Amino acid sequence: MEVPGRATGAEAPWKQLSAEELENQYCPSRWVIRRGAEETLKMYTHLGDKATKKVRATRKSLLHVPYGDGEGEKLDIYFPGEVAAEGLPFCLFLHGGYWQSGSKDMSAFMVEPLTARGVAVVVVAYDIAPKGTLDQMIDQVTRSIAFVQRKYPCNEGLYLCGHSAGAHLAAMMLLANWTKHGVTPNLKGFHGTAGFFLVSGIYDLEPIVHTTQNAPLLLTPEDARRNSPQLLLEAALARPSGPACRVLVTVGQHDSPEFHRQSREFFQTLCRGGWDASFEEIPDVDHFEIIWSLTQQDFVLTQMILSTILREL
Ligand SMILES: N[C@@H](CC(=O)c1ccccc1NC=O)C(=O)O
Repeated sequence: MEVPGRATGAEAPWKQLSAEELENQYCPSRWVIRRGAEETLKMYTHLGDKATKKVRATRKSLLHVPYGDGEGEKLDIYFPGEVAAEGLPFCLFLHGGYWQSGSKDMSAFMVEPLTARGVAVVVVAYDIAPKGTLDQMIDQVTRSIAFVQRKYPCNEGLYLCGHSAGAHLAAMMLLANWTKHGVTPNLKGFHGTAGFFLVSGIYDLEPIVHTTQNAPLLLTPEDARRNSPQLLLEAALARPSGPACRVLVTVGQHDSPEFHRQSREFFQTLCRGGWDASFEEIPDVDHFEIIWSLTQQDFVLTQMILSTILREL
């Protein structure tokens, strides 16, 4: 199938935007529709806190489990039943916040509906900026996945879900070199049982370098290129790819046009690379509602995630 995309070498569309418009496009809270920007950000924190407190009180969990020696290298594991069983599908969640805000302690959004259907959920912490650099965050996420695979070798598949900056970190895992970690996570779908859920993500970091979001990140254009899954996947197209697993790329209807463009282009590049990718624009939600609605069993994205995981068992 011929997948349309931008011709290689054509100028990236964001380069035609004014500094002010670029800032606007990459500030998700400016695109919310049902409430003000500040109220939305407050509500996001509040709902994340509330969901996390609730599942910590009601679900069997292992909290603050170290996956490395660093102070920030911890993860929380939530189980469907009474015991810390291991023959389960595990969904790892990477929170957003432009690599400079958010934490695992306010990000257990999807835990209740997934554990209710027999899926274990792991919420991963990583060192946000300015403490961590992007390269360190990517290394931490890689090690957290290797850790879960090692701890639960009989898992029924590892699924990776990330939101916004977390979707970027998740997408980088499509390109991870697992051999140096001494373990192959069940992400590659040995049994056809694994996949990626990328929610309102950023896949080309170069535009970020030119916005105020870069102040704590201090990304150079070279850092941005080295850590952009969009560019890395385009470069990998020339090489034979390994076994491809499923990747669901989603964006909220009310995400900014640049977020839409990034998701669509990443999806197209995945298709060209032979990945089993699909693209869904989730109706009637903004950048924040798309993730806090995952607390609801009947939300369309919760249903897509559950049906992907459960259908393949
Ligand atoms: N300062 C940003 C916040 C933001 O981008 C954000 C906040 C929470 C979760 C994800 C976010 N975006 C990407 O990682 C804004 O005002 O939209």
